[in-house]
Amino acid sequence: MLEVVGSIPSQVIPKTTNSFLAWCSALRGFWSSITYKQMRKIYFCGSIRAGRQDVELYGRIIEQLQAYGIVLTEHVANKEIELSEVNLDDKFIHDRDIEWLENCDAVVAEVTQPSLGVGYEIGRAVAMKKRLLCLFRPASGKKLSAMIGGAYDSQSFIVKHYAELDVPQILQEFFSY
Ligand SMILES: O=c1[nH]c(=O)n([C@H]2C[C@H](O)[C@@H](COP(=O)(O)O)O2)cc1CO
Repeated sequence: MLEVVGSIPSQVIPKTTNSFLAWCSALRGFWSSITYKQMRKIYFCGSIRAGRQDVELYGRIIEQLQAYGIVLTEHVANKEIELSEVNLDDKFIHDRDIEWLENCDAVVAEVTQPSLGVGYEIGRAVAMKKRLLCLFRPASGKKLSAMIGGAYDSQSFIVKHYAELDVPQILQEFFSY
């Protein structure tokens, strides 16, 4: 038989309930931020057939991007890409990449080494109304195409002239939406 010993002080119930609810809500917020981060799909673009001199840099950028979501195009940083994509025909590569592009939440392109494929991906991404970040290193001595530099709109098409040290800050700003 249960015996009620005294009554629970009234101020304890709401306080405990409130802190429990606050805790639940914080947990829900934390969980949704984690699941959103895990679910965010990022399409990274970098030169392949147009020249692989920046492949190690692509790898370091992709590593940082993985803190913000799933990178669909990790293979762009694969130094053995010729081996991994060699059995795929161009039609397969094109259709697979366009499908990834359609499904992604954001596009990050390293545009220092000019590449037809990267330019094409950027154009398609704009038509799909994707958020884009284009990264260009002026220290390369190259000149960025006006079709990329001139597409900057401060909202969905961001162009950053950067040095590698700036990447963490640039990514943090780009993904803080
Ligand atoms: O084998 C490939 N796999 C592949 O995913 N791509 C895509 C991803 C890159 O961001 C972009 C590189 O284009 P390009 O090869 O023209 O430099 O095209 C391009 C190629 C080869 O053109």
